[in-house]
Amino acid sequence: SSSTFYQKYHRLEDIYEWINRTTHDNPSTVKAILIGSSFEKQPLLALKLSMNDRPDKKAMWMDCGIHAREWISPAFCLSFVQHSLSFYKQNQEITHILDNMDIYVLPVMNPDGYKHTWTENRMWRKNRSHTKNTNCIGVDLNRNFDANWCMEGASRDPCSETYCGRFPESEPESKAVADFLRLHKDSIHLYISIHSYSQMLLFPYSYTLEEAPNHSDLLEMAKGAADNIKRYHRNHYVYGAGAKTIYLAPGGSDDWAYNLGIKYSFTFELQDRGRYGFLLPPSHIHSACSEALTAVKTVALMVINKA
Ligand SMILES: NCCCCC[C@@H](C[SeH])C(=O)O
Ligand SMILES: [Zn+2]
Ligand SMILES: [Zn+2]
Repeated sequence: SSSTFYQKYHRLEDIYEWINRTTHDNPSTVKAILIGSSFEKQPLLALKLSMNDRPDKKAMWMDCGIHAREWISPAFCLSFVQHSLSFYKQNQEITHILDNMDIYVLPVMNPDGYKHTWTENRMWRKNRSHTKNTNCIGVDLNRNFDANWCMEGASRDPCSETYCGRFPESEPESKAVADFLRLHKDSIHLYISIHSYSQMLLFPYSYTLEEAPNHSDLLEMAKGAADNIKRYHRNHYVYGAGAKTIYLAPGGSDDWAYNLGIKYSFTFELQDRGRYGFLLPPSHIHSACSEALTAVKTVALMVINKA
């Protein structure tokens, strides 16, 4: 849209206002779904984009803001929704995707942590839950899913940035997402989790160096996305299975979604490669979101053509 709204980062209240405005302005195509609430009782609101009521349509899920300090992630979810709504029937690829797939977008999966980065600590990563008999706060939601939970690459120390929690899905935020994906696992064929930074397109597994059964499919899709980012944006994204490409990371949402049966599952690490890191300036939002959009469209089109 012409407004500068999508070239800025927004505080939590403004994102909730945007969710209300977007659903209100698009009553027949956008629905807000309350999938749960955070530790501090903030609503976990996912948007459902559905352009037609074609029966047995596939769906994709995209979550942003699982890690609080990765501000470019929620910024991308907002710009992705805006772009999809305004280019439906204008852009052939967006139209093809939305004609064939419903899209669930969770703009801020960790609202308590996101709010904390605006008010107290810009570099906060985890959620804000309290663990008894420790004064350290927060669980790494991307180590809290039931996928090789709390093995190598996570920590049982509540003060660690990769604290796995007391048990799998101990956190209301990861439980809410897992419940929703379990409920819709037969229709959701593509899972994407948006993070920053390091410009990587990652896929299962991250909890083991073993190759996923459809590794060649996932590699082809990630390569296609990285090639398109290079071709259209002249920027370089690394791609590959998580464990080998970034680090061992158990309890991740993408690995869990994959094992649930969502065979096309990705984690995208957006800009940059470390110059600004989590503090990516607002002037970089447009290019970071354009590159991420290219990657999402590439893999979504491939899923539609495969199944
Ligand atoms: N599911 C693990 C995917 C690879 C690691 C992703 C990064 C994003 Se900040 C992490 O959770 O440490
Ligand atoms: Zn992250
Ligand atoms: Zn990251």
